[in-house]
Amino acid sequence: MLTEAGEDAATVIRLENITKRFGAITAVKDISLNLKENEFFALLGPSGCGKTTLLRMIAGFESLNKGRILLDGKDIAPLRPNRRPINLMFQSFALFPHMSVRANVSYGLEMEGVRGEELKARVDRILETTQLTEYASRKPDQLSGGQRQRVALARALVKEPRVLLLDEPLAALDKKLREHMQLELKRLQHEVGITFVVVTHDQEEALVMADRIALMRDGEVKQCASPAELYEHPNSRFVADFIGVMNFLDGEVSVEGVAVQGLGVLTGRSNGDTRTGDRACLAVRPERLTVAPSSAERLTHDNVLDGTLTDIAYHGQDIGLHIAVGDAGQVLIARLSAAAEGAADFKVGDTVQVGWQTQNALILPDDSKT
Ligand SMILES: Nc1ncnc2c1ncn2[C@@H]1O[C@H](COP(=O)(O)OP(=O)(O)OP(=O)(O)O)[C@@H](O)[C@H]1O
Repeated sequence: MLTEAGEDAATVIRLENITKRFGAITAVKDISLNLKENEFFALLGPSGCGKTTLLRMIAGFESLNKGRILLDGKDIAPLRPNRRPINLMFQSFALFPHMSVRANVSYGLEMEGVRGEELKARVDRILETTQLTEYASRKPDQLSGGQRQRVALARALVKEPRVLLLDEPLAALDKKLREHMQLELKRLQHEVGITFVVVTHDQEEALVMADRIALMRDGEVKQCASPAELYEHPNSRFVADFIGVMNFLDGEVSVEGVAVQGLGVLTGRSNGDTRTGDRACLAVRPERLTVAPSSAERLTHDNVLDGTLTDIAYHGQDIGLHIAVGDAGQVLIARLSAAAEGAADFKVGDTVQVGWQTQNALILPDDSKT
C-alpha cells in the first residue's frame, strides 16, 4: 500500500543517502535504510563504525551533511529533537534519583501538560506492561539494575513515541541479567507495537532480539537482513566473520570451487559475487562439519579432508574439535553435540576425517583487507 507521498505504508522512517562527516572522518557514508512499523531493528557493528552517529541523527542531536530522514513520508529536518515523535533512551538511564518510580515515569507526560485521570491511566498501564506496578513508590536506588532499566524504558514508552531508539541499552547489566533483559525487551516491543532501533556491538544480542539487523563497517551498511539470513547467507567474509563462528579456507576461485593450497579444490555454494581467478574464501560453519575417526568408514560427503585433532574445547552441551588440515597450518573448528555418538571418544592427537556437503559451505569474496 502506498501513501500519498508514494511511501510504502509499512515504512515509519526512511533514511535516504545519509552522510555525516566530522572533519576528515566520514562517520556515516551514504546510508539508505527503511525502518518499518512495529519492527525490532538492530544497528550492529564494531566500535567506531558509525552506529551511534546514525542513531543521533535520527533523534535530531546530530545534523546531516547529505541526505534526508523521512518520518511517515515527511522530511523531519525542521523538527527539533523534542518535537520528533521519537525517543532516545540513553545508556546511563538518567533517572531522577530523588523521585519515585511513578514520578520518574509521569514526568515527561506532565511536561506535555497531561493531567488527572489520563495521566494516571497512562502511567498505570505502562507500569503494568513493564512489570513495575509493585515498585511504583520506590526510589531508583532501591531497585536492581534490571528494574532501573525497566523504569527507563517505561519513561520512554509512556510518551507513546512512533519510534524508540536505544543506545547499547543492556551494556550496564551483567551477563545473566543482560540475557534475561534481551528477551524482556523483545516481549515489550511486541506488546507495545512501537518500532525499536537498538545500537549494539554484540552480535549475539542482535541475533536474539532483532527482526532485522543492519551490519555496519566504516560508516557503511554491509548487509541488512533478518538474523537467519545474515547467519545462513552472509554476503561477504566480513559479515560471515562478524556473525557467529565461521571457518575460512583462503584460495582462488576455479570452475569447480575454491582451490586451496595443500587441500585441492573444495566446493561450496556461490552467490555469484566471485569469478574464476578471484581471491576468495570457502566458508563453513562449525556445526556443518562432520567428523569421524580415520579408522572409520570413509565419509561420503562432497568434501572430505584428513586432519589431526589439535584441541578439544568443552562448551557444556557442545564440544569444539580443532582439526589441523593440509600442510599450510589451516585449522578447522567443528562443533558437535556432547551427546552425539562417539563424541566423548575423541582425543587430542587422533587422526580424523572431516567432511561437508557443497550446499553447506559458501564461496565468498575476500573483503578482509578492504
Ligand atoms: N563529535 C564527534 N567529533 C569527531 N568525531 C566523531 C564525533 N562523534 C563520532 N566521531 C567519530 O565518528 C566515527 C563513528 O563514531 P560512532 O560513535 O558513531 O561509532 P559507534 O559505531 O557508535 O562506536 P561505539 O560502538 O564505539 O560507540 C568514529 O570514528 C568516531 O571517532
